[in-house]
Amino acid sequence: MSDVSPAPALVSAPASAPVSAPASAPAPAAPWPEDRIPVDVAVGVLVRRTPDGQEGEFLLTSRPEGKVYAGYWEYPGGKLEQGETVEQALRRELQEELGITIGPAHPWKVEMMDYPHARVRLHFCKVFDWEGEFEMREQQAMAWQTLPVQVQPVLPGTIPVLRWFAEERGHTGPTHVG
Ligand SMILES: Nc1nc2c([nH]c(=O)n2[C@H]2C[C@H](O)[C@@H](COP(=O)(O)OP(=O)(O)OP(=O)(O)O)O2)c(=O)[nH]1
Repeated sequence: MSDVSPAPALVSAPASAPVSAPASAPAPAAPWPEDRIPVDVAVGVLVRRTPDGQEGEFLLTSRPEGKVYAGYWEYPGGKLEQGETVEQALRRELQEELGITIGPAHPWKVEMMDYPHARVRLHFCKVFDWEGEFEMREQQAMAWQTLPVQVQPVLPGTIPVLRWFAEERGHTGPTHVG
């Protein structure tokens, strides 16, 4: 029996790499098990401007019943569908979940999170402009917050965002209660 122990994970290869493996060769080992392949998620950080033009409150929503981490507070958004850009996915998700039409999405940070249920690559975008009345179309709750965040519990993937806000705003002390 041949030795089929996996080669070191090949994450990327130069575009010019020769393709010389015979058709019968086993498929190369995936860099991660199937359930660890990152899922891209578009996340909207809606920020209200203060009267003097500074960044003020930001919107958190609770995860609906029936989803993993139901009841945890997060930023609205969801998984990219086939062929979508982050901005397209964000526009669709916020329309579907909140009934609003967003203006430009400003890419802010990208963060990987490993959950027991999935590995996700979170594309956080700040959004300052939107149109429409907020409707909680998935029976979620919404809360405009500032630091320290008062709603709880917050999703693990939300905590780095609060730290980034703290750095930007010179906030010291806890970023959230609980
Ligand atoms: N929407 C959102 N998801 C987040 C945040 N932080 C974080 O770790 N996540 C994770 C939780 C989930 O594993 C994943 C998003 O998946 P989801 O189930 O909410 O996406 P979806 O709305 O497309 O769901 P579905 O259609 O598949 O039910 O990203 C966040 O701030 N917002």
